[in-house]
Amino acid sequence: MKILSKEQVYQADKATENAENIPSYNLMERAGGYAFEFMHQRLQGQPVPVKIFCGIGNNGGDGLVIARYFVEHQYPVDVYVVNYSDNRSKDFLLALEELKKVTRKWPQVLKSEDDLPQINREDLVVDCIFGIGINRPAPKWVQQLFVNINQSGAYTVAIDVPSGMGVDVYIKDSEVIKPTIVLSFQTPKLAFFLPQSGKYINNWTVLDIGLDRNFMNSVQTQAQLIDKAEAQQMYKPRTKFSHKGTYGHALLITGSYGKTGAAVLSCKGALSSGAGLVTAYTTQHGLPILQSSLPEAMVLADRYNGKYLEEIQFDLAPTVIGVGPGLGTEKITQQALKTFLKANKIPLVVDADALNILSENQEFLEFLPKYSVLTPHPKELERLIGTWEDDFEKLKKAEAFSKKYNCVLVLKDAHTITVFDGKYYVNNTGNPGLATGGSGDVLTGIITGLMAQGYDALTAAIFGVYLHGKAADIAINHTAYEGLTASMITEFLGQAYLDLFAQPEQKQ
Ligand SMILES: NC(=O)C1=CN([C@@H]2O[C@H](COP(=O)(O)OP(=O)(O)OC[C@H]3O[C@@H](n4cnc5c(N)ncnc54)[C@H](OP(=O)(O)O)[C@@H]3O)[C@@H](O)[C@H]2O)[C@H](O)CC1
Ligand SMILES: [K+]
Repeated sequence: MKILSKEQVYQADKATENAENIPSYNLMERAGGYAFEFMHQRLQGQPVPVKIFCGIGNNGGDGLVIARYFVEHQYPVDVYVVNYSDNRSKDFLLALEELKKVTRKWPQVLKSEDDLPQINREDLVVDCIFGIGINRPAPKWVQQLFVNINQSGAYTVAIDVPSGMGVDVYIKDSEVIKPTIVLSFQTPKLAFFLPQSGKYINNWTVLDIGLDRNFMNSVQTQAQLIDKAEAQQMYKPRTKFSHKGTYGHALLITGSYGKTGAAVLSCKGALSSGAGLVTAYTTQHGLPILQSSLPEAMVLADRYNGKYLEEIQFDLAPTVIGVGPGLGTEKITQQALKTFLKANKIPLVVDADALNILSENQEFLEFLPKYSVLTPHPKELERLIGTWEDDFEKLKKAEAFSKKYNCVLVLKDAHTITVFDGKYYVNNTGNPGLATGGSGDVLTGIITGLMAQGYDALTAAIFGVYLHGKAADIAINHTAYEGLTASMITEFLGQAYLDLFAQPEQKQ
């Protein structure tokens, strides 16, 4: 699903107004109408006390349209205008006129902290204070209202965006409404998926308000959300007359004394993703461990008997190499990695300690083959690209890095974002159970295994991240987040593939 930027949403509005030859107010009517319908379907006329907080822009205007519908359907409703500015938008004023036609109970205008009403747990709060137009911290008294709403425990529906949240910029040191659900018009917003702002999002859904199809189909967005529909398109079905050679050979350079588990997990990831052959390249210590824990894998070891890899040299031609999990960052391994990288021409997936070594020796980055996949978690990313002011700057820096080194950058997080060629692919599977040791090693194995099967680097990264998260989501039907282990991700990976084409259960 496309994730439109703020500017693109405004462009979509204009395109719709032109294509349908309608005034902008009609779109506000539509948006407000759909939002009301969503709530009305669930409330079914129950006399829940509704409190609608409206700003003075178009988000506030949506709130006034919603208010009118609530009044017309005889819900007990209080409407407040949060007067953070006297610059009321044209469509806000039209919506106010329409509201006044159906009720004598005009909205109460709030101008300071003293005006803020009591909010009760039993209320339904509708947040229409700020939408995508917010560009600086709200005035302090308005932020106090956000706090009051959050502390009330009331079921809170944010219209389009939780108030206080910037959609394309991070608004620093500002309170944000933490709604029960966000009804986001036409497109989810990038901020929902970034850790600094995503922490305010419990649940969101997109309401299709019928923006112009031609515009929506042709608009090129920088970000897109990767869900089942997108993942299905990536899947390459197996053919009948295929054999293990058809699905490639994944080599995983991994492990050191005490961290052979990382080698096992990454190989398991590659095996369960469907790679034809999987070989581990590890230390002499690791060899018997790998052999006994993974009969499906082949194992090579370096010539030395050290705790860490001292040499990376092998006499085979794998399709793809995954390197990094459990390697350690010893000087001797750094040297071995440098020699290997200088000579290597085979596509790479680089993770964990291999990333740390690259961060310490940035000149090694020049040796990476084109379209290498790098899979840093936030700390590894920081070592690689330096610190950032906020999540949007992080994305910009990651984008510049990926362009400079022509690599696919997989930014692991609650919503992992794959960055390549100026585009952001935002993953929408996974759960907090994945925050456990070894889950990254499995991901490295999966992406390597997919590349072995002929998926290009970008697709392998996006699809691998999707499957990894989906396997964890399926596993969660059998255990709590706490009970999820990295091995379980590999065990449920087959089901993640099955789920791609599973039909939703028919209701009787
Ligand atoms: N296609 C759609 O999705 C549609 C969405 N609609 C709704 O419209 C809003 C966007 O409305 P907009 O009027 O552009 O913006 P807001 O309502 O979010 O904000 C209003 C103005 O507030 C000013 N502003 C911003 N930050 C602050 C602040 N901290 N303090 C005070 N004032 C602030 C800003 O104006 P300035 O000139 O002062 O910068 C904003 O313009 C969208 O979210 C949807 O809810 C349409 O109804 C239909 C189509
Ligand atoms: K809002």
